[in-house]
Amino acid sequence: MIRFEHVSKRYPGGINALTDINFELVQGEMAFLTGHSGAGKSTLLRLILMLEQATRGQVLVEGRNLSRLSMRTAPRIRQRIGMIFQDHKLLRDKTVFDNVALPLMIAGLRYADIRKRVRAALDKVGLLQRERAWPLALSGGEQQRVGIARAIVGMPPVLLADEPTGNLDPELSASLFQLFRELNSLGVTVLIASHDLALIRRMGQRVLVLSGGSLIDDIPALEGGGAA
Ligand SMILES: Nc1ncnc2c1ncn2[C@@H]1O[C@H](COP(=O)(O)OP(=O)(O)OP(=O)(O)O)[C@@H](O)[C@H]1O
Repeated sequence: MIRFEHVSKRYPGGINALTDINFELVQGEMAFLTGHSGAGKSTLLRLILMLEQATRGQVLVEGRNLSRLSMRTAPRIRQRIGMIFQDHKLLRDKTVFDNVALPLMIAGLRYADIRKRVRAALDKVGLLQRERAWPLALSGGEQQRVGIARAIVGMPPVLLADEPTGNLDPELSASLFQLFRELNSLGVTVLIASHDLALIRRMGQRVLVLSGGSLIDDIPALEGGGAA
């Protein structure tokens, strides 16, 4: 589903953000990506989204070799990937419903379909009652869940998250991770960058560990999953 083969990324200016990364995430797998600040987590996710291109090696998503695709193909690749950011990037002048509906509106779906899908996504994150609310009227955890609803509304087979629990308290973080696990159990391939080591350990999932741009460990999931 996602495969890195000898991938290196050097930014202009000479910074080697990633060096010879190799791993594969099969369809329906869930994993965490961890490492200290600057280890290369965001860069790795950005390569999958075609927001950056590998300097060396190959990134494959659903069997497609991204280095062989032109950047014009990027929007089509991104339609297959839900992305959750730490700061959730909600539009303040749009309601919760409209924020979640945005990717479907861009994709040109009919309003009746949009309505059905947006309500299903909001239901999944427990926010159906808040569809008419404005983002600023929501708590940080609720805003983050709106961001997740927006990422899953197009039913992408892959979900990526970059420090999704950055500003949340431990309880909310745990419930968010639980939600990722639920989505994963529905068949979605999930990769979450996080440095919340305590929580990651409790989840009992596979953990990829980056240090200074190298993949220094690949810890397999515990049998039967963790507690969380
Ligand atoms: N656009 C860029 N141009 C130049 N260097 C960059 C760029 N983006 C990231 N870097 C550098 O690449 C390295 C890896 O950064 P990256 O953001 O991928 O790490 P990270 O593990 O996500 O860090 P954090 O946890 O702080 O977000 C760092 O040294 C960073 O300064």
